Amino acid sequence: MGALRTIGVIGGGAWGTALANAAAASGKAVALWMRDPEAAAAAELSRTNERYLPGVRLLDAIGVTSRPQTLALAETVLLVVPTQNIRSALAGFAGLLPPETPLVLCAKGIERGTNLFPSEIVRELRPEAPVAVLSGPSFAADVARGLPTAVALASGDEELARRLAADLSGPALRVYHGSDMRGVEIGGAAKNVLAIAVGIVQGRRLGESAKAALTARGFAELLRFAEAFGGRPHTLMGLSGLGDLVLTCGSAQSRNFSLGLRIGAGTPARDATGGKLAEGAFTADALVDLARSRSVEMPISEAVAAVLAGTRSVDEAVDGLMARPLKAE
Ligand SMILES: NC(=O)c1ccc[n+]([C@@H]2O[C@H](COP(=O)([O-])OP(=O)(O)OC[C@H]3O[C@@H](n4cnc5c(N)ncnc54)[C@H](O)[C@@H]3O)[C@@H](O)[C@H]2O)c1
Ligand SMILES: O=P(O)(O)OC[C@H](O)CO
Repeated sequence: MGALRTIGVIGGGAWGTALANAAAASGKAVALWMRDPEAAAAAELSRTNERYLPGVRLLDAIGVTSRPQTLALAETVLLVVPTQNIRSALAGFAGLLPPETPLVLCAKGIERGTNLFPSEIVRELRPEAPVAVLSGPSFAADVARGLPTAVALASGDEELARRLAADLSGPALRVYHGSDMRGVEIGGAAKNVLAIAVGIVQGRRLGESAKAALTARGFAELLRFAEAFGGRPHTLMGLSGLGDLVLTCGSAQSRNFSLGLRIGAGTPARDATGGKLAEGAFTADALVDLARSRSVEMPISEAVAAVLAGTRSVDEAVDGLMARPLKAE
């Protein structure tokens, strides 16, 4: 197969819109699908997505649509809806996407109830589709504006990963390829939970030293989890693991970190999202559940899950972490 001609994007939120702009900047024709016909028509006309990505102009090569059929001819489809909505979003495309169309999964999370990663959900729904995952340190607003960014793309089919990475790379987006899909998915899902923890520490004004300690110990639990669930340490040291952890734990631009900030400052967890998606809040329970199932110690993620559920106060969570037995590093 030669260079890609058309990219389809399922999901017109912040990340879908940003990736549509990045693909257009790399010379592709892009069909950006939004489920809401009015929002799609407004975006097509105004060339903006004011609700999810205000102030960013959609590049000319993007056509915005609410007709799923428009994506039937796309050579590659990026799936860019939150993890909890992957099933319902794909249901709208049943029978429309050819079985051989590669799907690039761009969500970072674990499905509640099933404890499945995005690639496992999609395997259930479209077992025949070639699948890759894309993740790494990348704020939608940065990517949409063409600021320099690097991400990882992995597929069990390494040749497919290599081709998609080349096709999706552009003037400001470098896409590194690999074959460790599970490692990339683990990094993206876990860093959101850990960023909530670091946000809480900042919101509680516990100091910069505590933030660094929590980020580093969070990375240690991420590595333990990856080892138990088939992710390669090398992957977790890269963009989709350490890279994204550092970005998300260090910036109020992150919705997960900001959720933690508000909780740390005293807002009850249920009121603290600010109306924005924070994938870590949905993933925390599933991550902890999976970790327990293989006896992986994840005290920071456990603490986040308990604070979100309201079963532990922030102070109890901090005290609990500080009182853990001392051990070798
Ligand atoms: N925003 C970022 O900077 C960023 C960067 C990298 C990865 N991500 C990941 O991308 C995923 C999506 O995040 P986002 O920032 O675009 O979220 P968002 O809240 O900005 O947008 C979510 C979009 O998904 C759509 N959607 C929800 N349920 C749907 C359904 N059932 N069918 C069709 N569409 C549906 C919504 O209408 C909305 O357009 C998340 O997993 C997030 O972690 C986001
Ligand atoms: O705003 P967040 O916390 O969802 O983070 C966005 C991206 O995942 C950062 O890489």
